[in-house]
Amino acid sequence: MDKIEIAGIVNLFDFEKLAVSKMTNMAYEYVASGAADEFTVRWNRQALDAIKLNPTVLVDVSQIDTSTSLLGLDLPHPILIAPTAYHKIMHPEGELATARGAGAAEAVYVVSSFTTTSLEEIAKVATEPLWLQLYVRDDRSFTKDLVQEAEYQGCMALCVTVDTPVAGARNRQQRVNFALPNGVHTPHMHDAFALTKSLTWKDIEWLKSFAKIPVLVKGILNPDDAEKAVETGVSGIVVSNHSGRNLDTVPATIEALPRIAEKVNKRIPILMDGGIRRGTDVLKAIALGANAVLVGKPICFGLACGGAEGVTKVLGILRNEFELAMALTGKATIAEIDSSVIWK
Ligand SMILES: Cc1cc2nc3c(=O)[nH]c(=O)nc-3n(C[C@H](O)[C@H](O)[C@H](O)COP(=O)(O)O)c2cc1C
Ligand SMILES: O=C(O)C(=O)c1ccccc1
Repeated sequence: MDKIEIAGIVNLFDFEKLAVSKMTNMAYEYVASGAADEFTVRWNRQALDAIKLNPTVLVDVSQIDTSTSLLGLDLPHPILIAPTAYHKIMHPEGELATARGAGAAEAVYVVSSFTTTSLEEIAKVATEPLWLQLYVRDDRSFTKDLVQEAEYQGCMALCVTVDTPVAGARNRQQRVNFALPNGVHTPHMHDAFALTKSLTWKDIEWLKSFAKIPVLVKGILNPDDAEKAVETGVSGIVVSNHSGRNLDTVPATIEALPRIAEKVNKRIPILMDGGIRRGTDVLKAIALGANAVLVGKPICFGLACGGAEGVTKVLGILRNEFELAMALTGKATIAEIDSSVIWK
């Protein structure tokens, strides 16, 4: 039954439609919802849709090359799996299925601190690089231990999430009384409410002082913060509004991206997430200054619809659409994608 339904899926939006019937209402509401009135959730998509493309014709696109390098990694394509919590509420195989799906799709998987499977188990099945998304806790020694465990398990980078000193006003989660079902645990976090509210740039320096792997900060929207990130010596930033789950009415990430890219001026890599659903969205993000993008919700829905196979299919469709978008705009390599591809 699953297989037949998955086979009928042709784009990332289809996954959400199918996932509604596959997930518990509580899990669906957790994944699909944003904060407050969900303006930012909608703006992420609307802003991408509103950007028009400016194709160049009569370019040899017989060889499309989506490969890129990022923080010392050679990636066959610039699409990463964004960190999302609690995969066992979406599919019984949880993060193991996500890691297997990422492996088959040749994608970096950024594991959430709120993984419901241990890093050790995930690392055993992963065949592509894992990064760890880090939520810093009040207990800094707990955080240090987690970083060292991530390094021990072979994680290749840390994404420190900096846009969540508190979670947003998540009304839809409140309405369903969101809670983890019995038997689902977060082995590296224990308590969702022990996140620290006192995180500052000093803590980023502290993390950098002992981390043996690159440290990125995730959740930058303000160009001045991007400048501070560069000054602090982080290895990269993730332009993100947490998919509109924290502060509602912040701008779409694709709107914030060009100013941040201008400020950063290629000194460090820029990743971006928020509403990436089409190959043309990947192209637009790269054209406006991103080195790579991440996808969050579609991975959750793919996981819910078809486990590892669903995750692979989400990434495969997006990668294929990106190749089509490159060919149809006359860009054969990532390096050629610049703002000339945007209709002004
Ligand atoms: C269900 C869900 C759980 C998430 N959990 C985390 C998390 O644990 N840590 C984190 O840094 N970001 C988390 N995020 C944010 C994502 O990493 C990412 O920024 C966002 O989902 C990307 O936008 P998209 O879902 O529109 O692709 C979560 C997002 C969703 C949808
Ligand atoms: O749901 C989220 O977006 C998220 O980042 C989070 C925050 C606290 C606990 C688990 C996930």
